[in-house]
Formats: sequence, C-alpha cells, structure tokens
Amino acid sequence: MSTGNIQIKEQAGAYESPAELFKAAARYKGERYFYMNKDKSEWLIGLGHAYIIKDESRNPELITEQFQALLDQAEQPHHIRLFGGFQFDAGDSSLFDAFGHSHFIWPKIQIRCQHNQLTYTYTDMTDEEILNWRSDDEIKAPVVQSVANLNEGQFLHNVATAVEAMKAGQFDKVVLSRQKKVVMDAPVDSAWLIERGLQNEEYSYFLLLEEQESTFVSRTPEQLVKVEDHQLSTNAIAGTMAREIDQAAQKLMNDAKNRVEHDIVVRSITADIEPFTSRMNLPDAPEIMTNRFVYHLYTPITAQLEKGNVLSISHALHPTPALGGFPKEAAATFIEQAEGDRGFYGAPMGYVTADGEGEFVVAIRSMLIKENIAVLFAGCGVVEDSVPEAEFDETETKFKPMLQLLGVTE
Ligand SMILES: C=C(O[C@@H]1C=C(C(=O)O)C=C[C@H]1O)C(=O)O
Repeated sequence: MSTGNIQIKEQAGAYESPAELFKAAARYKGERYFYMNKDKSEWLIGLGHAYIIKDESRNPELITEQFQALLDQAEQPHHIRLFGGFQFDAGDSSLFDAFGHSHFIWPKIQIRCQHNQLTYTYTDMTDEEILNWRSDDEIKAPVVQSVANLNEGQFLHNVATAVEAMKAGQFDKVVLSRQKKVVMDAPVDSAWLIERGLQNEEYSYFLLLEEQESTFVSRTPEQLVKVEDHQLSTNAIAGTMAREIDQAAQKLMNDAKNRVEHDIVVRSITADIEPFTSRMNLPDAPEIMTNRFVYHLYTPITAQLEKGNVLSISHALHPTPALGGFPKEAAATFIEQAEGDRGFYGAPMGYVTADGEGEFVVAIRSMLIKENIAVLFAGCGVVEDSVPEAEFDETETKFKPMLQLLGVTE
C-alpha cells in the first residue's frame, strides 16, 4: 500500500538527444547512467541518486525486496525502473571498488525515451528543483596518449593451460579474457562518449554507469534476458569470426570449433530457464549475427515465464557458458585462479520494472574509466582445439568497439 513518503512527479518532454541531456546534467556527474537498446527504439537516462541499493553480495531477492519496500512508499502510478547490475563474481576487483556487488539506482530524474517520446520521472524534487536542474558544462574532447596490452603473456599462458585441462577432461569450455589500458590526455566525460557512441553503428546496446570517479561503459550485442508481458526472450551468442576475413559468415557457420562452443551455450541456457518457463521455442541451427567488426553465431530463444522475475532469471542464467564456461563451476574456478575478479566485465546489467519485468544484458565490449585512464576488457571461448594465438587475435577484434569509442581506431 502506498504511504506517499516518496514523492514522484511525471511529465512528458520534447525530444532531446541523450548526449545533450548528459551535457546539461553536469551537476549530477558521478551519479548518472545511460542505457539504450539495440534498435535504439528505447533508452533510459538516470540523473542523481534518489535511492541506491548497494550490497556486497550478489543477491536478486534482496534487490527485489528492497525495490518493493521503496515502491510501497511511492505514489502511484509511475514508470520508475531500477537500473544497475550484479558483478560477475563474488571476488573484489579493485578496479570496481566504487561499485557494490549488487548495485542498483533509483534516480532523482529518470528520462525514458520510447519511439522518440520522452517521459520524465522526478523523485523527491521540488517544483523549483525540477525547473532548474540543468547546468551547462563545456565538454573537452580528450586525446589518446597511449595504448598498451596489460596481460598478453598471461592470457596466452591461460589459454594453453585451459586446453591442457580440457584434454585431461576437467571441463568442456572456458571463456578467458585480457585487458588493455588506454591513457588519455584529460578526464573522459560521459557526454563526450555518448555523443561519439551514437555516431557509430555497433548493432549493440549502449550502457554507461557512473559511480563517483568511476564510469563503466559497454557496447554489448548480447542480451541476457528480457521479460515483457510474461514473455521471456534470451539468446545464445557464441562463436566469432572477424568480418574482414573472406567469406567470414559462411566459414563461421561451417566451422566445427565455433559450432561446438555455440552448442554448449544453447544447451546450458535452455536447461537454466527450463524450471521457470513453459513453451520454449528455438531454431534447430544458429543464425548469423552481424556486428560492426565481427560475425557471431546466434540462437534466439523465447518462452512463457511461469515463475520468478527478470532479476532471478538473470541470476539463474549468469554466467552462461558464453562468458563463464561448462560445466559452470569447474570453469568458474579456472577463471578465478587464472584471471582473478572481473567486476562488471561480462556481468548482468540492466533494469527491472515495478512488475519485475525488464531487460538485462551481458556487459562485454566494455571498459572501466577512472579520470583519464580506461581499462578495456575482451574475452573469447576456449575449447579443446583452441590455439592461443588465434584466440588472442579474436580478442584483439573484440576490443575494437571500445578502442573506437575512445578515438584510438576509426
Ligand atoms: C567474451 C566475449 O564475448 C563472448 C564470447 C564469444 C565467443 O567466444 O565467440 C562471442 C560472444 C560473446 O558471448 C567478449 O566480447 O569479451
């Protein structure tokens, strides 16, 4: 029952681009987010923290309960969405020390765009604050100073060790990753990133989350799960070929190693959502998904949701073997020992509505920025017949969306 302790005002607004809105929201720096879906038909901006639910555990029940407790105090009706994510693993990545392992925001100002219509949802703001939240800030474009691989040798070694472990029958697949460090000549502003990002056609989601001095950014093509009108959609995206390779799409479709990697993901996802759903539907063979720099093998999966909400389904799916491996536990142990903690790289991030519906993505093609330094992440599926140097090349291609966003490559 609503007690009305949380004051919400909602109104329609004229269309403005997300980059312009971020420029105008300089006073909320360190407390902003942006989320845009793949076909750009919908986006969400959050400015300021009305409420932040942050916990050191990765706990969908806790988020569901605390969100409900807030909703119970709010005036109805409204369109508030809780936005954030759960870190990839339980460990403490120092890069991500500003963020909780469960990290969700109810913003002061939520701006939601659906088919070019904007809806502003203001929480606990006076009329005067609503009229005066904008401040203009000069955005300086930073310039790249240096780019370096952080753990090239370790990555090659990890792939070779994983191949040996798989030959010895310890597991079937593991996803290993590496990092690059890009140093810019000045702090990187989110408005600048969004402006640049919207000019590139990535066929991908666009996600950005600020917390104090840290900003996490992802251009992922990979949906983890969407729940809308009780319909669940998810997909397997695994198996990759650089588009610059001659006849890449056809080669990828016929490549035994990539098909094995992909099938493991399909089998694991369908088993994970089975207990929550009925009427599951998926094609017999994968399709080709086109990104700007790569092709992926792609299997769309739909089902009717019978129990749980978007948070509990995300938790049940994560990590799919597209980011972890198979069997899940053996792969997770290998990753933990070989790489350490991943923070939000590969993590489930997205939004949940008051009805427990919403969408979560897998936060790959991503980076963490602090001031003028960005650490970029890229990984790839490793199976028994993987070759370390070929996997290295695949990750090199997967860095491109973030490198391009920072102006390292065109
Ligand atoms: C791990 C990443 O990508 C994942 C691994 C893929 C693969 O191994 O073919 C393909 C898509 C993603 O599921 C990444 O981009 O960092």
